[in-house]
Amino acid sequence: MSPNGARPVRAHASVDNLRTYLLAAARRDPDRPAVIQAAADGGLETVTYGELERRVDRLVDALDALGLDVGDRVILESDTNADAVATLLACATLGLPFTPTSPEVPDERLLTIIDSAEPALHIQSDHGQRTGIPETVGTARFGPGGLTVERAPAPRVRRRRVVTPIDTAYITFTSGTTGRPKGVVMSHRGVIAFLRGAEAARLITAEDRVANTSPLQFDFALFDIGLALGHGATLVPVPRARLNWPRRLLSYLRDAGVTQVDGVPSVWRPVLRHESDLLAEMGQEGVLSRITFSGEDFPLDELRRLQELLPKARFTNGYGATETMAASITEVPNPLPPGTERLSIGYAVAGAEMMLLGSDGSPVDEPGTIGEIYLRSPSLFSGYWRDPEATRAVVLPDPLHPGSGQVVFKTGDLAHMGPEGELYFRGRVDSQVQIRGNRVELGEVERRIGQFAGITGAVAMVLPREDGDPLLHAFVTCAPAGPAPDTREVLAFCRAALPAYMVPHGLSVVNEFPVTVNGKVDRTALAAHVAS
Ligand SMILES: Nc1ncnc2c1ncn2[C@@H]1O[C@H](COS(=O)(=O)NC(=O)C[C@H](N)c2ccccc2)[C@@H](O)[C@H]1O
Repeated sequence: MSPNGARPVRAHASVDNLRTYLLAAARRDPDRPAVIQAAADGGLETVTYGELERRVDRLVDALDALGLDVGDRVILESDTNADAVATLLACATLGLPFTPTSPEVPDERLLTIIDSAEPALHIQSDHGQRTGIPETVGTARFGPGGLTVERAPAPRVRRRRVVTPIDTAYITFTSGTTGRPKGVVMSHRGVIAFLRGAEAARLITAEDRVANTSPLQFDFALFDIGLALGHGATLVPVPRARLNWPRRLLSYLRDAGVTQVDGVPSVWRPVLRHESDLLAEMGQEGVLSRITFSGEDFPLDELRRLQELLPKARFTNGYGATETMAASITEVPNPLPPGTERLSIGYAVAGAEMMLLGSDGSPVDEPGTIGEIYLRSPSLFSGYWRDPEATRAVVLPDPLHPGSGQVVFKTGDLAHMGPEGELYFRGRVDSQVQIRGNRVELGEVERRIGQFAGITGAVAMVLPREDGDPLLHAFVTCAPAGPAPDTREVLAFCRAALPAYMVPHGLSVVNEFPVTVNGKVDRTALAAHVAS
């Protein structure tokens, strides 16, 4: 026990720790709502900051009794809700890195993650369905009643007692472009540095109710939890099932008094397609005051339609990679000025800096010239879990002062600079395609196709071919009413405005774009669509 005999001090209040930062509001005003969520009876329930902290400390006692050491990993499998948040905060209190995952993640992917992370414990909610957790891993469940241990983790020596800011808060496994997922190791200091930087963007106040629509393993969800709780505001987790039922989604947002909705662009597609009137009605009520999106470009025609329905709302474009939690938070004008070709990703959040480097490694200062974004950031990840080689490939000596020991993050994203130095996203380095020796920007092809009457969305891709040039193919979604567009007319429409090498070879109409578990357009699934 610590000198004064109280609970062993794991993370001193003066140092950065996810629990200390996210429960600060419990000190100030424990009766404020921390989470408003769907209740078992179909209604809504509120968990105050005081109640949340009580649940956290009960979980801390139960986890502490298992004898785990600082640094021992915990897989936390759950939808986002108050008990999941309490569990991740309990892990943070004890210095147990949590790997968030969600019930939709397929078994074999979870086993790959377990194989890599070698966790001490897998925790799911009382009603979690996951089975088949390897014997080497302890298993437990959490719920309003606290923690139930099913299989105790293997005993171990506890060498650490104090959790430091550079200890790992979480390891989130990204679906790396190559098959093997990479574990992004984020320290308490890194996460909190980004959340503090985001505070300067003044996205929310303590009165806001922030709807989270991302699954727990996507750090957009962790950002929402951090943003809401860090400001003493209220987190409103949206049940996954409601995301596919636009009317139920909107009624949930309205009943919970949500003022800000955070989500990837695809979250809005079903609403725009089927419930635009109801959304317009809510737009007039003026409660929905901000839409924050991230993850990929928001197709401009969809964004414009959303803005027409929500004329009073502010729109925010959050850009960045899990390896630095994110990089920039940029206000999007509502309405978008006519003729806007691309959304700005602005400037890095307070405390960070984005710069462009040419392929020869020299800084790009010329507005309009494309370069790769390199990021200086205090929220840089600690590295890829047990993968120093992959880490070295993206954490590089500061190109301007290599001898300083400072490092920058190589994002793999391209951008050009506007007149005031603000950046505009221009795609991924590895998604640059060459057709007959010409660089093709897929976004440009998609934008042109999206302007064709009746087409509501377009995704352009290069389909590999054994022999000869890769083929540029476009997938489109169409307005529910009205005839499917004639392929020849669409391609002629492209030919009228694009160089020949940027005109798709073929066009496929799909009902909707397939998305990954994180809600981004799943281009692999689309390509398979054509192969089938
Ligand atoms: N606003 C964008 N426009 C356009 N391309 C984008 C954008 N946000 C990401 N991306 C792309 O997605 C990549 C990062 O993917 S990721 O590691 O899964 N992370 C995310 O998508 C979310 C990100 N960590 C985040 C979390 C919380 C707030 C803001 C951003 C970036 O390198 C970009 O290529």
